[in-house]
Amino acid sequence: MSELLQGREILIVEDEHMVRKHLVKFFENAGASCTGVATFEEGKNALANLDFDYAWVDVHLPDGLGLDLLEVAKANGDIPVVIMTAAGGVEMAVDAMRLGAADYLTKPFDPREAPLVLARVEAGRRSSRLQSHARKSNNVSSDDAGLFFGSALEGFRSQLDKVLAVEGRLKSQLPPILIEGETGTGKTTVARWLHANGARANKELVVVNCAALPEQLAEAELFGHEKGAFTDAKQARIGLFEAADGGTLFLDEIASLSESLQAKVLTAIEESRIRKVGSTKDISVNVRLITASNRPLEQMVKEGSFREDLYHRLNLLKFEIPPLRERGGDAVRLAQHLLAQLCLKYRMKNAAFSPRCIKWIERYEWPGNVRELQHEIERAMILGDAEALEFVGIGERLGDQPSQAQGEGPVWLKPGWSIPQEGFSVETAVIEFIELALAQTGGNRTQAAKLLGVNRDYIRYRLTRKDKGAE
Ligand SMILES: Nc1ncnc2c1ncn2[C@@H]1O[C@H](COP(=O)(O)OP(=O)(O)OP(=O)(O)O)[C@@H](O)[C@H]1O
Repeated sequence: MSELLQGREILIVEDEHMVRKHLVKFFENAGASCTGVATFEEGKNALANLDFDYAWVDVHLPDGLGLDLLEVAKANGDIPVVIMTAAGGVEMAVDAMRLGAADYLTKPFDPREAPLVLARVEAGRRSSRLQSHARKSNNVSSDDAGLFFGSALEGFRSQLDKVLAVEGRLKSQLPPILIEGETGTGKTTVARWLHANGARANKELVVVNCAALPEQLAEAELFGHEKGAFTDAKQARIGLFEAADGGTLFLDEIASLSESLQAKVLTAIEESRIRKVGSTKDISVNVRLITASNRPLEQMVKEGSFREDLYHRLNLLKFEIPPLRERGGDAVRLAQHLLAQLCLKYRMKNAAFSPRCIKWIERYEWPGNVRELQHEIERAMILGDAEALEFVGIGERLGDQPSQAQGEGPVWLKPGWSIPQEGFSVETAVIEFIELALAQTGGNRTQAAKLLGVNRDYIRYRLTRKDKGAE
């Protein structure tokens, strides 16, 4: 807890001499630097001209209301303010929180309560930072119970189990983990699984796609910044390392970070310390780091595009997820697993792959790996015939396209066609119409029926008659 106070700059605005003195002494003994002032004006000047991590402000000051300093603190780097109210001043405390105070304490209080209050303030700041990160990156949390290992990932699973067993004993300062694999092989899913099954499961997991961080803002996003550190830094902000303190930080596409940021990440791993942009102080953080790359980092080190020292640090616990095309029969089993999950999502009961679709799953190379497979299933479930799911596009790529998707429509639809002398079967035309509509709707019978102005049962009936050779 005292780590929270170590090296922090704290302003105390309190007119009662003894209270101020006690607080200053307590904070300084805990390693913080304190500025104690007695009036509203002094408090206002200090907030406007000096940098503080926190301010402790008494409500009633001889020359003004301490609550009015909340606005000043907000305008000068959004410094968290803890309001000190007199006994019974609950209404005042409620007002203070409404006006943006980070927390409050009722006097008299034991200064040993102060670190607890600061821990609450920090937790609040972290959680609002995480909320804004999640909003910005549109983080969708995946179902951790949904990870399918299968026989191809059996060895991988037992390695992960060993890591988790060691973690259980270590508790803090967990070694970083590197996960490599082509895009869509499940690196993020594995990172989530590791977090959910590890010692920090009840703490935050912060997922960051480094490739999506704008280069000029990446450092501030990861490590935070002080007020005025750059043109748009109107307020100080904590970074994602700090937001993940006590929990897990997953840096996806780590190779997208610039060399200087790679160096900063290395320092964060080795020394468990970070420094905000524009700050002169280090902050200690305790983060379980998981990194991922879809290009082999060893290769990138050889090419000179990834720092060797960071690679060696990450290489200690490296896991490689094989592409889907190398997982043999697991591709079909994984497809069944994903289908079962999607059925729950879409509340569907009888969805199943058609026999030839199963063959396509086995034959296709899946360059987009599990993500591509998942998308194909989802698309077929929404657009196709759920009871006989088919991946129309993939079938075409494999040269095994459904007959109705091949042609450009029945011959009698071509310009210049006229009814031949030997006659023309309306029954055949109906079937060809149905096939055309099915081709247009990717095999979706409901949509095809809508296009043709008939009901789904009519289509089913006609196709069954055709299969029985009735036409
Ligand atoms: N083994 C698996 N079991 C169940 N679902 C999986 C598995 N692997 C991947 N998925 C699913 O596939 C999709 C892609 O996985 P994920 O995002 O983890 O891949 P990634 O390797 O991190 O991709 P990228 O390199 O693009 O970041 C996710 O929706 C995930 O739920």
